[in-house]
Amino acid sequence: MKYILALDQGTTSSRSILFDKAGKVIATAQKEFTQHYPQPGWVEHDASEIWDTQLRTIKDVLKKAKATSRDIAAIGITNQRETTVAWNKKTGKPVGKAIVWQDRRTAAFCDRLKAKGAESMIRHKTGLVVDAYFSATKMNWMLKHVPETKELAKTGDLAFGTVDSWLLWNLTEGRVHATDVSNASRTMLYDITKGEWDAELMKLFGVPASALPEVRPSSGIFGETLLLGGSIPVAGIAGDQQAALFGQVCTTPGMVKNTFGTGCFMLMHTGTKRIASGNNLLTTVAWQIGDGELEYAVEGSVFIAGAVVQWLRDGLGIIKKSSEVEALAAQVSDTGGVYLVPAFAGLGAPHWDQYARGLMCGITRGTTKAHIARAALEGIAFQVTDILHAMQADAGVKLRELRVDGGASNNNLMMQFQADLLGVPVVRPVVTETTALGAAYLAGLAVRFWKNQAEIATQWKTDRRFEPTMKAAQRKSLLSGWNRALERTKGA
Ligand SMILES: Nc1ncnc2c1ncn2[C@@H]1O[C@H](COP(=O)(O)OP(=O)(O)O)[C@@H](O)[C@H]1O
Ligand SMILES: O=P(O)(O)OC[C@H](O)CO
Repeated sequence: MKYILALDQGTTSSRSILFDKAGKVIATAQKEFTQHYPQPGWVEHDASEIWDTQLRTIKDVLKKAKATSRDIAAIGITNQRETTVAWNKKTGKPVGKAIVWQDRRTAAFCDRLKAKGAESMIRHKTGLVVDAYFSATKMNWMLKHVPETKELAKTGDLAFGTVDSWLLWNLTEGRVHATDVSNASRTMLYDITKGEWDAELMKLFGVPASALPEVRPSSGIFGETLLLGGSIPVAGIAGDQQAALFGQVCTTPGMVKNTFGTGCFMLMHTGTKRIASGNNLLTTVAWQIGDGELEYAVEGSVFIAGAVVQWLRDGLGIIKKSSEVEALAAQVSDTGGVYLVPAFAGLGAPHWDQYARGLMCGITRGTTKAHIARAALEGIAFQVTDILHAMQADAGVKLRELRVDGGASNNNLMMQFQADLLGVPVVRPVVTETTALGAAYLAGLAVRFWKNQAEIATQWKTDRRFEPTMKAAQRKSLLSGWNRALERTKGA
């Protein structure tokens, strides 16, 4: 068998990618799907559309590569995390819309939980901060506001799941309701030390045990699909940021990757040791390989990164394509004192301000769209720097290098500025499809397509390394300007 098929179900599109034994991309297929914004701060997906687009990309990618089920050794799934789907176990049909990770409708409920003093218990068990980002408050909202969920829960016919388990359910035609440890760790219902759903949390959020998927290792056989002509095992599942960590081969403690996509997600692998962040980062499960121990990561999540470039394109209309932002920003050597804080959906780590809003400041009569473009790119890099500082403080060591990936990591100007601001080299690999690659590796290891992790590690190759060149005084002055701007966005 020649290939592993990776399904990468993201926030804005479903993708399927075929990898060969050398970890090379053989073919890809992608389909965007509809974003629903029924009220300010709400973001929903239609779970049926998620499955339809995913299945279409699977068929397209096989066609492009002229491959059949006989060429596929296994399927790996990786997915937008936290987004919550409810469905009817008897009919297999979704109940209501999926509530997306970016959705803020449960912010007030989170405030009440904090006021009740539940925060430290939640943080201790789950490694998460109390925020509308995670699945549990979304499930609680569905049980309160979508009558069918409540009725199905009574008869044990309600299924809840993150997107991985929804795809798995459909691939196996309703035979398997399971998820992996990395996705479970994003629900706020999973005790990441004991490695099990937690009864106290289920009671707090009113979620019945019968609705939750079985939790399994990230690399191992979940079931088989018969939808593609022959039987293919589904042998790996991980949330997209944990999968990217694995695809970047950050598999020894202290190694860090940052994905520059719609948002930015920086993860540091901490091995089998769970580190409690003293700096407002999350502790999360990285993965579990077969019957090995749980492995952990510390994570900093930034909600708006590449999305600010989309805003320059769609909101301001100052570029036509995202990739044009680099040439526009390069027309000026600095922002002329302009700062852009893209707190469009509140601020994530390490600030966790659900009510912050975006801000642009330092504008003069001489400010041009080039300055604004540059300030937007720098705003992404400043947010990543804040996270890295928190991570270094948690780890008690200075980072040796930062591995990067994601669509916006192709921006050389931004990557150089990022290295300058961090004072740490930024390294971009040849394969920037690390999310899908990580899912492929997890699945491939389970079916012995790859022998072991050492074999995989030899496949990681540098495309480009950005060395820091900025003087310390300039870095300090830029960061103090950023901090002043940041303060002004909070709680607005
Ligand atoms: N050259 C570029 N410079 C800066 N941002 C970019 C560039 N190319 C793409 N982007 C941004 O990167 C994001 C797409 O990256 P991707 O990794 O595909 O994201 P996701 O998986 O979150 O959908 C978009 O928000 C886009 O605006
Ligand atoms: O779909 P992405 O790549 O924007 O990733 C979303 C994250 O998993 C949210 O936690």
